[in-house]
Amino acid sequence: MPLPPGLIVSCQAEPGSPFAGVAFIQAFAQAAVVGGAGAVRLCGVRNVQAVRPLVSVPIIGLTKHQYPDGRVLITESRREVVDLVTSGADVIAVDATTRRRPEGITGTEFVRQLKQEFPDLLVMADVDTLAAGVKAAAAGADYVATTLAGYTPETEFFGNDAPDFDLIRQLAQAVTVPIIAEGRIRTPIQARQALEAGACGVVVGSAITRPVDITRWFVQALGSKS
Ligand SMILES: CC(=O)N[C@H](C=O)[C@@H](O)[C@H](O)[C@H](O)COP(=O)(O)O
Repeated sequence: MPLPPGLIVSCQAEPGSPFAGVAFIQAFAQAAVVGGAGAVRLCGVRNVQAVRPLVSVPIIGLTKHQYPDGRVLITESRREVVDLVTSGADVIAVDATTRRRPEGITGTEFVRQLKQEFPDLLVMADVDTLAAGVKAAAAGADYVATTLAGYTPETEFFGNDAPDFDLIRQLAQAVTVPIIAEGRIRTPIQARQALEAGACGVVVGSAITRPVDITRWFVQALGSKS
């Protein structure tokens, strides 16, 4: 099931969050659909399995691990891809940066291998830079998402809380596959601006499904200590 244009809600909870439980992820996903989201993005096989019977919209599935430097690695292995698909994910999100994964290949190469082995699999390439996005599209990615802009050694910026509109714009001009804007989109106006910059879909996560983060934003804005 391909992704429709428009809003995609990422329903994820970090370990230790009061919302880190399958029942909460199910509720967030159902709420997203009731609210009109066209797809949901879920982390972990258990969550995909639990949400699949409850929603008819496409599910983007992923897993999360850490690189040795502590940064996030989205969907590490072929085995995980197969498990996510078997659990009911329609699209698989993978780290498609040019970093070498623990097993030695780059994210670009991982995309290429997946598309060679599973030509019908819909792959969302989570990238950090224009170069990575162009390579991912050439490797066969079905969607290119700006998910990792700001979260890799090349792009890490401290204190910048804005979406990377420049990257959205550049990718939309450089590749023909749909661009998904993702990362730090906090308001409906920013979501609209992402579409105007050339995105076909917009993933919103924390602003909808991470109450702890949302609370912190308000606390910080008020100048109080959290
Ligand atoms: C960098 C990384 O690990 N991103 C993850 C990818 O699945 C999620 O933690 C984000 O919530 C998601 O990308 C949506 O972004 P935001 O929560 O900013 O709307």
